[in-house]
Amino acid sequence: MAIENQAREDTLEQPVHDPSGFLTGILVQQQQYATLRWLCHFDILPKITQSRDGISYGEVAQQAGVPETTLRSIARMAMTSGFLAETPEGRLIHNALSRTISEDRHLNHWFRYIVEQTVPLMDCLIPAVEKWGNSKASTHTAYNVMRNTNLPFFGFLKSRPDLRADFDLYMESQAVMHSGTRIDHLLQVFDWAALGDALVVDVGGNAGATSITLAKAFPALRLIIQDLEEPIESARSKLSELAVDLSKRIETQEHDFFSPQPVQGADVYLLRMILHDWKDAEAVKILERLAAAASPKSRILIMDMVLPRPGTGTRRLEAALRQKDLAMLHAFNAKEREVEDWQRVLEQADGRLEIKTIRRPDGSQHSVIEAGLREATGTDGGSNGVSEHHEETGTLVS
Ligand SMILES: C[S@@+](CC[C@H](N)C(=O)[O-])C[C@H]1O[C@@H](n2cnc3c(N)ncnc32)[C@H](O)[C@@H]1O
Repeated sequence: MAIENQAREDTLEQPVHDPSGFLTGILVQQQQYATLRWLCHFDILPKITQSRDGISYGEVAQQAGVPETTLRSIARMAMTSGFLAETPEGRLIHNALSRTISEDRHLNHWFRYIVEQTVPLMDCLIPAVEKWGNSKASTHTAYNVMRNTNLPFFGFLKSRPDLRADFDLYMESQAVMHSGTRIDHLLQVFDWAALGDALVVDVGGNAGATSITLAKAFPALRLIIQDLEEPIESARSKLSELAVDLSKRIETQEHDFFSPQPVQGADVYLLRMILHDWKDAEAVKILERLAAAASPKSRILIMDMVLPRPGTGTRRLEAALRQKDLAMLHAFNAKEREVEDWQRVLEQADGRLEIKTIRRPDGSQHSVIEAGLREATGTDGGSNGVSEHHEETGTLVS
């Protein structure tokens, strides 16, 4: 088993150069994905019992109302990707991977979101380009094709509370369970404790997962979660379930980040996974609002991806980041940015804004870009007491 896993690992890391191997590999990946989608659609995973003896294909097929032979072929295909297993007697059983994805609510939601939303969206890029060509409008996207709407992504979610709730749960799953995008990475790369009794504005903070994590880890911090109406309602309901000594340090505020920032001179304005949803002109506007509210002491922390130049990182990381870059294109006509792109949007937002550091914690897909007004660059370089990790501006920590 260990050897098999190693072989799969190698295939991901090393491109196959012979055409037959390459094309077969693509086909196999598609088939593996289609089987996962089928298993999800017919809700097969919860029907596989936890017994060490497994469950017969016939029993599962009957419960799900699907043909037994199809179920067997599908499950055995999924097994080639390391998902599900069979007992020596030929009964269907979970392996550790399929059981975790079936039982963990965050992973299960993420799995469903991929199958029902992210991947179907990929297929809509062709009709979107056929229809709108080079348009960069946020309403000329694959998402507009898929949902048959003229509204932009977040506008459409406002009209569909079911999809809004799905999206918020997806964001929570990314914050809590996705090893590459977990909030914990944010705790490592900035010296929050050194801020002491400080005010952090979590701009576009969704239902508050990040603010709650920060408040738990740093008891002196005060936080304000800002977002649109629906996520702020979810944040309020989440906060109402917390102990008072925690919830009293976290405020909520309905705020559109394209309008003037109401909180002046906060110690930190945090933009976690925000700017990649917006094309440059809009990202500049969001940053302009923050620069106008910032004091020389304020830090603007941008936690987002920094795209590497092709071939400069590991294939696995680059593939994950480029997948996200395309996902931003599909949903928003937006993109992930390279270092120079980040420098440009900050500069355009306010000539005084500069990048102090860019750090990417080990295992994180996100980098944390620490920016501030140029006047703030005092004698210590303005790195907020984390000079041991300080990297030259524009340098990616690997
Ligand atoms: C990709 S999510 C990131 C959420 C959160 N920062 C996190 O790290 O999980 C983007 C967030 O931006 C919010 N948003 C979108 N448009 C907004 C606007 N005009 N003003 C404020 N928030 C907005 C969305 O509601 C959503 O919660």
